[in-house]
Amino acid sequence: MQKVIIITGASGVGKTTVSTYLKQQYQIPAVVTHTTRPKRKHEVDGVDYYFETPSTFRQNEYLESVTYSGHLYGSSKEGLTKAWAKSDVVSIVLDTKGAVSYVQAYSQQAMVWFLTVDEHLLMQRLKMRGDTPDLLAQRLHSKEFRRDLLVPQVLQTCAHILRNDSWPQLKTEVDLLMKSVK
Ligand SMILES: Nc1nc2c(ncn2[C@@H]2O[C@H](COP(=O)(O)OP(=O)(O)O)[C@@H](O)[C@H]2O)c(=O)[nH]1
Ligand SMILES: Nc1ncnc2c1ncn2[C@@H]1O[C@H](COP(=O)(O)OP(=O)(O)O)[C@@H](O)[C@H]1O
Repeated sequence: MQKVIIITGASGVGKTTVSTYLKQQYQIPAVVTHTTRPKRKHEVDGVDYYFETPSTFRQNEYLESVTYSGHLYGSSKEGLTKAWAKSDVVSIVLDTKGAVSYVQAYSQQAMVWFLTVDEHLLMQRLKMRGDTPDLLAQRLHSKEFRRDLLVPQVLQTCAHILRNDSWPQLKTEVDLLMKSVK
């Protein structure tokens, strides 16, 4: 059966790190989603995201889309189909609102991994990642960031909670979960 691992949680908890690890270690492709937020230095259009303007963003059809910290994000059915064409197991990185929509749409095929990290470490990592101070402040003050620090009620029974206080700890948990996936 085709499956999708939904990686969710607040900004900076390590969602992209896990998605990259799944690709490198388990050949699990990530669904590429769309956003209007500015590209970070190391990011590549079409790989990390499809970077859009507000007007090009509106031209696509989305399974679900959200506003997060003032920018638009959306995942298309086409993106998921493209990833499933490469592998029966794929991953997608979503905010918790998108994770809820995805679970509702793909209940039998979806697995939810909710990442969490000590808040002090989280602040350090966000500062180190190199977002501009303005962008970082906007992110930290957004209601979406605060919301995504906690597992949404409807995901509490199905989400696997993964702590990312250290990489060895998280890697162990991911490797264990992968035994039940493949
Ligand atoms: N619902 C939804 N959330 C998305 C989508 N693409 C990315 N996100 C989420 O949007 C939030 C902001 O992403 P980003 O700007 O890359 O910041 P980061 O989480 O700090 O790396 C994160 O929670 C992402 O998981 C999408 O297509 N739909
Ligand atoms: N276990 C860890 N130890 C140290 N740094 C980490 C760890 N996990 C992630 N990071 C770093 O923290 C930052 C945020 O991680 P990232 O995967 O981009 O989070 P997200 O995608 O959830 O916003 C990145 O610079 C990443 O390299």
